[in-house]
Amino acid sequence: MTTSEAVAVLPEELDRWLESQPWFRARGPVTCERATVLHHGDPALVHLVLACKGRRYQLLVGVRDALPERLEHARIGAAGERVAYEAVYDPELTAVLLGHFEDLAEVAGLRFRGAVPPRYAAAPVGRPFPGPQRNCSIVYGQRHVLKFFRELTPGDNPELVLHDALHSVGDPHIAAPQGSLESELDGVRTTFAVLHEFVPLGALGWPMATASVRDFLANPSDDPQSAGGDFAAEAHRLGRAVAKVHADLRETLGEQVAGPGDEVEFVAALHTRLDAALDEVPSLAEFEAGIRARFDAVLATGEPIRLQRVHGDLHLGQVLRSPHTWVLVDFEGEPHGTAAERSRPRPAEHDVATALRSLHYAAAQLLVGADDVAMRPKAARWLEHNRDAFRAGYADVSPDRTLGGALLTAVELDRAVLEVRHEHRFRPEWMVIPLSAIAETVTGAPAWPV
Ligand SMILES: Nc1ncnc2c1ncn2[C@@H]1O[C@H](COP(=O)(O)OP(=O)(O)O)[C@@H](O)[C@H]1O
Ligand SMILES: O=P(O)(O)O[C@H]1O[C@H](CO)[C@@H](O[C@H]2O[C@H](CO)[C@@H](O)[C@H](O)[C@H]2O)[C@H](O)[C@H]1O
Repeated sequence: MTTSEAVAVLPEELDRWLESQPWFRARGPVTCERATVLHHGDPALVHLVLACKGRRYQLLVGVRDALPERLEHARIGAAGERVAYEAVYDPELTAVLLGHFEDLAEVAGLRFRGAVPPRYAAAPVGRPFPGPQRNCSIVYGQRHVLKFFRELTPGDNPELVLHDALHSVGDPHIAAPQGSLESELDGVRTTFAVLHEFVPLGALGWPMATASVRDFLANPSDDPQSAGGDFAAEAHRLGRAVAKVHADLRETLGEQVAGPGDEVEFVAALHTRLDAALDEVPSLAEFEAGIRARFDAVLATGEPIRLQRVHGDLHLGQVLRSPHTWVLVDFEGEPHGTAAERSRPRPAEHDVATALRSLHYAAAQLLVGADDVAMRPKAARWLEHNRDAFRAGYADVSPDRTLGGALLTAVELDRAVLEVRHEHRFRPEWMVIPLSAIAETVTGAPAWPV
């Protein structure tokens, strides 16, 4: 198959198929910027770079003479006489991708880099990760996770940069990087995919924390420590893990103290994000003055802000508890930000704030729609207990870093404002969770649901 034949495999139905995909956020005519045949034959594998309204996406397309029943759900459309479908569902083609990493292949400027450890048994079968995700990850047995970024932005992806930096000093709280797929986009070296070691037997922080809340609410005791599923020891370990990752990021990628002008800019950015949220969510307006006052309080302290690379979107759905330790995944940074924003140094408080906000979500989510008011003070106690544990864990590793004060309050509010926008768009029934946290911070009074 030649490249021009590969472009011709673009099925007429592609536009309609793309519009039905939750990750495809552009609307308009789609053009194919690049088509690369990664494997010839039946099935064939074609890598596409698609452009739509200034955004770029990549897509792995399988092409077969006839689509077997087991791949019918992945059908994109007819490609001439053949059928095009999403290749990640086809183990024959995911094996081709892993093979390219093993061979360190380079195909028409697509470079498969890294060091995949030698196989000691039969090749692991690659299947798409089943859970909800923004990108597209292929899991190879219990050995590798290959994550293709759906949307492409020119440059090295923070996921690659931060993993490499942390791995270089042996940080134990990441999945070891094993490779990456890179190529040029707009003349700039760009990360298309990352390959990591699979973390076996990992449990996500979110179901662990929410199970603990459920356990405590069902328990007659008012003491979160006496409930069977107390999460505080894990929250403490998680705090330690985050502090270690931060310390390693400072060691490898540095830290800078923001100058007075930078601080003004930092606070101005918080206000700008609030402006955007107010335009979208009118119910935020009653808290506007209180939020802005908390933002401005950062400048009033006169204390310098220390900036470093951080995870950027650290919540309980981004941390895996392996049998050994907590592992942080998905270092792409804040999902709503531009490429430049996602790579920008931030205060370490940013990750602390998002993790603390996530504990609030865990405590509050069972109260949404529940009439039992007796649960509210209990959920609040669980939250306080676990927030304290997280912060104590962080302070154990980084005793010189005081967590708290005006900066932490401001970034927690900033995250809650972002969450309000996110819930307004995707889960309106949960908007009350970040709104209650904002209300409590600006009024000082306990707010519903916690
Ligand atoms: N190295 C890994 N080992 C095991 N599971 C992983 C690994 N990396 C990610 N996962 C799982 O895959 C899910 C999605 O990964 P993530 O990097 O957050 O993808 P996305 O950017 O698409 O959201 C995670 O929530 C986690 O459950
Ligand atoms: O995981 P993503 O990078 O896609 O992040 C987005 O979606 C998250 C999940 O909806 C969202 O996180 C919010 O909900 C979580 C519970 O589902 C909670 O633990 C987080 O604290 C809360 O922010 C995240 O905000 C959004 O950017």
